[in-house]
Amino acid sequence: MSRRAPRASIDPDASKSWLRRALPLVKAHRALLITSLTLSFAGLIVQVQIPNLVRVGIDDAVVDRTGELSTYVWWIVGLALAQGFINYLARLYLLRTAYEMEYDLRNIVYAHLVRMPFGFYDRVQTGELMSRSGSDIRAVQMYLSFGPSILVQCLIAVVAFGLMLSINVPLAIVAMVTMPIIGVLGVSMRKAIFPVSWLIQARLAQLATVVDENIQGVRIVKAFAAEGRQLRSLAESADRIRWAYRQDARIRSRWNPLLDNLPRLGLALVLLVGGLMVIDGHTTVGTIVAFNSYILMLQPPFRMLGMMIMMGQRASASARRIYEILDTPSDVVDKPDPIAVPLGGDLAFEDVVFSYPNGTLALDGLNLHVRPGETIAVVGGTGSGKSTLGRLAARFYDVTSGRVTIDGHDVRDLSLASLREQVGIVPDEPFLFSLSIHDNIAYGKPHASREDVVAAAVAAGADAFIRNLPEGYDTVVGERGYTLSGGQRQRVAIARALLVNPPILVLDDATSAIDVTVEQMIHSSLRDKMRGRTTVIVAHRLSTISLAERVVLMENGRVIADGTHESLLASEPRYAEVLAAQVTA
Ligand SMILES: Nc1ncnc2c1ncn2[C@@H]1O[C@H](COP(=O)(O)OP(=O)(O)OP(=O)(O)O)[C@@H](O)[C@H]1O
Repeated sequence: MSRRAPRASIDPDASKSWLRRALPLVKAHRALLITSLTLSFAGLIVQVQIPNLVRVGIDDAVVDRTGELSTYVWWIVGLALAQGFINYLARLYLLRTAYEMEYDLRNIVYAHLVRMPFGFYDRVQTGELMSRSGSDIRAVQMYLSFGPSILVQCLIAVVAFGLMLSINVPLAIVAMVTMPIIGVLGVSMRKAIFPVSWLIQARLAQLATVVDENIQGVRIVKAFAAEGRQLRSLAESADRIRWAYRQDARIRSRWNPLLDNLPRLGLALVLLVGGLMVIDGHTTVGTIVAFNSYILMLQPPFRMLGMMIMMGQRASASARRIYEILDTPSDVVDKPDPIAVPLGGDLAFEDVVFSYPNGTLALDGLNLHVRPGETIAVVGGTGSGKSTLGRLAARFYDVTSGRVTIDGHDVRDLSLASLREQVGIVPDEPFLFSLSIHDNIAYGKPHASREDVVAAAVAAGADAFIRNLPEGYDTVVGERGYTLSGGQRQRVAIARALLVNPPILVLDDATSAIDVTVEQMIHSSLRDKMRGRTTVIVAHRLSTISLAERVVLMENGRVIADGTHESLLASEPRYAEVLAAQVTA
């Protein structure tokens, strides 16, 4: 099935109620929803006819012997079949509506998430995001699609009541007397349960976080032999859930017997009043049987009223959390008429001051000019701002003041897509997807041919090890590429950046896990493959630094010295200090 774009969006007006903001979503699927509601109403209309037919059947064919019993039986069988078929269709359409809405909502949230800048991801926790895009979306979808269906079922109570009134007014009132009580009790039970079920959800989410961390960090847990400690924290989380579940069970076992037995009270009342009326000749036996069926048929909708209120409360809380994401604007966006031109690779930082969203000052008056085709090494103590420099070149963040330019264009004037295509960044801990090596390398250029992928791998020094893998380029790497070594992952990441062939390449300690000879091979093939590429290498190793034509020394978010390795070594004592402190051979 082909992928479709979401049909609706959430109303951006934050002053509206959550339900009104979600209305476009419901409207976009109204045809499906109305079809399902109409079908379910039709099914219920057929359903309410059955007890009436039973009544007439008993009175005519069994008591008075004036009618043919089999005729009524066949009619009832026919109606039951028809109702079954209509209900099947109604359910089908209702579920389709639900999933279509969920699809749209998921896409809306996801589309917003991918547009969010890096600063947003620095702030939020991934576990929280996962929960929002999972259970919250589902809670909203459930209410929007199943809510109207429950309302229709309640509406049928009115129809059934009308039908009962047309048969026997006093008995209809007796039969309905317990229904409002069921409704009120159902609502009260849900109100009592709601805080507990909310607690259960929250504690399940906490448990999921503990489990997730244990699995993600399993290598560290094992390395520190901390399994026992982790198991204890898991048991504590599980214990808190057990407590909440026990409260839930206590409330349910208190309310459910009451709710289950009330209809029986209704049956007894109908038998008493109806029985007396039959004896007095005011009604028929068939009427008692029919009214019994009505009582049993009508109690689920009344019980569901409580469920609907609870679903509404949950959906409202979930919607608020989803809107919180959707209402967070992305500050790193394209200008109205962004420039998208091929870039030459002249990269300049002019008086750049930059603080991360949490307030950490990372660059403090950075001035640096990298000429097209030049290869520079950026060296400096930890936290001196080396990685930040690359992030600003690709506009992962916007500068606080000053400007970053490429070929004289402020990066904020360039289109983000074209900028990111032309500034390739390879981080030191690359992320690989659980796809084949081919697809990982071709991530930035999905339609690249195998030859191009292989050429990029060769340039990144990755071809030989890839060919030795069981299925070569088609080998699927495990989650995050953990089936590969650190150096192999780095080489795949370099190949991924090279395939896009960006005029500016930032290698952020990207060869730290690759051995020196392979690293030299990679750099010489990089030099051969594309002359004129501007390359910024954040380096900690002398071998890496020596590959650059020029070395830039950073301290406290500024360039404090600039020159060749030899000249800096001779003239800048702080360079020698940094090298001595952190640089390895
Ligand atoms: N995402 C972030 N959010 C907040 N502060 C950050 C973030 N990333 C880096 N910083 C801070 O910004 C400063 C510069 O960090 P940066 O990563 O650029 O340093 P670096 O020179 O690359 O360090 P290292 O050599 O240790 O990787 C540091 O003080 C760091 O703590």
